[in-house]
Amino acid sequence: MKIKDKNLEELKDIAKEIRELLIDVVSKNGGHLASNLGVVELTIALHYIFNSPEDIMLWDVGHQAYVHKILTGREERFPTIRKKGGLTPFTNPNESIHDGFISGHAGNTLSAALGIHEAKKNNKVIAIIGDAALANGESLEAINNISEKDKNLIIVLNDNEHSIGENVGALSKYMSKIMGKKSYNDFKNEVELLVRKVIFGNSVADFIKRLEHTVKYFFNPGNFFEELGIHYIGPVDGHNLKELISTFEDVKDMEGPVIVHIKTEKGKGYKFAEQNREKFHGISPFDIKTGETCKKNESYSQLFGNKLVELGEKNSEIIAITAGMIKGTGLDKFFEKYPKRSYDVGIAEMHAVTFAGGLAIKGKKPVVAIYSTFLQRAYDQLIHDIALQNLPVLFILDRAGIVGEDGPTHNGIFDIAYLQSIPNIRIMAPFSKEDLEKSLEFAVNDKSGPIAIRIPRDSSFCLNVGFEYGKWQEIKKGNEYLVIAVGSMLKELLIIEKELNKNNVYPTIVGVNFINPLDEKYILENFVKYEKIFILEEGILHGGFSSKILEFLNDKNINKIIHRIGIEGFVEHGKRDEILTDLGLKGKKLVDRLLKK
Ligand SMILES: Cc1ncc(C[n+]2csc(CCOP(=O)(O)OP(=O)(O)O)c2C)c(N)n1
Ligand SMILES: CC(=O)[C@@H](O)[C@H](O)COP(=O)(O)O
Ligand SMILES: [Mg+2]
Repeated sequence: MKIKDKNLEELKDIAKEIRELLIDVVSKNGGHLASNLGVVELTIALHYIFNSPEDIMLWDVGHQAYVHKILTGREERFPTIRKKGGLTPFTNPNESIHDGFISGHAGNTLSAALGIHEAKKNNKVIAIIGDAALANGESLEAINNISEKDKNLIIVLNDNEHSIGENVGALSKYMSKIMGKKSYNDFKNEVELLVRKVIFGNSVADFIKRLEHTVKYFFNPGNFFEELGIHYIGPVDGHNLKELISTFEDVKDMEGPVIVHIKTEKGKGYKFAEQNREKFHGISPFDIKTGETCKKNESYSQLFGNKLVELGEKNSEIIAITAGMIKGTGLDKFFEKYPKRSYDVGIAEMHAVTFAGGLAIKGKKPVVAIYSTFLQRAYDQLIHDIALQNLPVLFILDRAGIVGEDGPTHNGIFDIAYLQSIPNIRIMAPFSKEDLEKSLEFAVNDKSGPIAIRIPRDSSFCLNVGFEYGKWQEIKKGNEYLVIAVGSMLKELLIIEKELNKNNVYPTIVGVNFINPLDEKYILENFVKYEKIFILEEGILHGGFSSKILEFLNDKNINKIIHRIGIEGFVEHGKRDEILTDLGLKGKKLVDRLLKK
């Protein structure tokens, strides 16, 4: 879509058209709707004033960059967004020269913007960041650095007073306070009026006095940033194209780092998204007329949340912690029922982990529910603050494995590899609804050290077999083949079992919940009996579960070939089932892999 030669009325029409396109495509593909509806005018104004790609734009998280994609030559492909082989869900320089940097995880943009600016001093760098992502630790580290230098960097703060749900924290409260103050454009108008009065006869002294007062009032709102050496401009109405354009026109040639505070409404222009911003932050396909999505079976996240509510009743030491993902992790019911034992720390995974350490060292039982991919942010805290002191914190690693449409930034495929090398952390991967419930019962009452429980982005499946600490479960006794399935992979294996039988293969099937500690007894007693051994895991193979078994066999001098089926390299976006199938972890491809060897 071309916008440079348009007048204001035409730009307003384009905004309307883009909103319709966003609603239409997201209703079919699912995606991040509310944030995008909120930045339609903002993105148009940015592209109207600045010249991408010479002026380099970076979008924090990138979930709100759909409009940017539409305005930078990707309009035709926009209906493919989040689909396998289609446009990616966030920004990616491999997709377009208009995407300044990879995004997906909150808080990397300001650091990347500063780096890009240092490398390309003649280009303008514009970093667009949300109010919740601004409070992320990495963002604040970057601000600290940016403000020290005289950088010609433009930070656009898109303040909709929401994270996925309500925003939390002191910075958010501060921003809300200044948002109520007189707007940047009111200030401009006031100055204009004063100048006119001087011209038409008021005394210069009076003019200067009043100007000083106005300027003070104007700068006060953003005092925090001003004190840090970053010019503050705002607040600006993020849905008023005229105001936005005139503001960016002013900002374009300003010297030094500047933060432009834009006030937007998440979900703007679609009734259901305005009424329920959280639901429409990231939504599965929905009916445009009613705003309803189709009902799905209970997810593992919901199951975890429900079980924790029950366990919280019996054990008052349980404390729930999330880093900005109350609903996604299934903790909403616990938060509702036990508000005093619930903490949403914002997008602050590092803090969440060490905060839990503090609680645990004084006898509480913190349950920290974070998506597997986001826990990567807190690796040092896991080692230094938790494992080294062997603190009994329970980590719920949600979205462990393939997440689907959110793609490579969000797949939780590294956790087994990154956790199992850390001493003291036990890792579990429940394989069914019942197994997850029993795992939680065990883990919340365990006081001996940290435990991480992996749960997949999937609806739960029922299988009630035994549960014993450290023990793998033999689900079926067969002959010749031994197939060991970790967590989520057991369901996939049981689904295709009949196909194997049709080919005269009757494997012994083992469900692995306990990744660490290994069930050494089972390995030592059984591996030698089988001609073929397969291990299935929904995680990276290098350094993963099967690697650990190979090390164990090596150390015990057992010479066995193990066929390892898992993930290699980064995995692109698409439906979870499609991706698992492509990877040979599901369906016919899995059958083929098990029969081929
Ligand atoms: C490190 C990290 N933690 C959590 C998330 C999940 N997440 C994605 S968007 C979001 C809220 C972002 O809010 P804000 O920055 O204000 O942008 P808005 O959606 O309101 O435009 C969260 C918590 C993430 N992407 N990265
Ligand atoms: C952009 C982001 O990081 C989140 O909005 C994420 O997409 C949520 O994923 P789920 O939809 O799996 O909760
Ligand atoms: Mg926000």
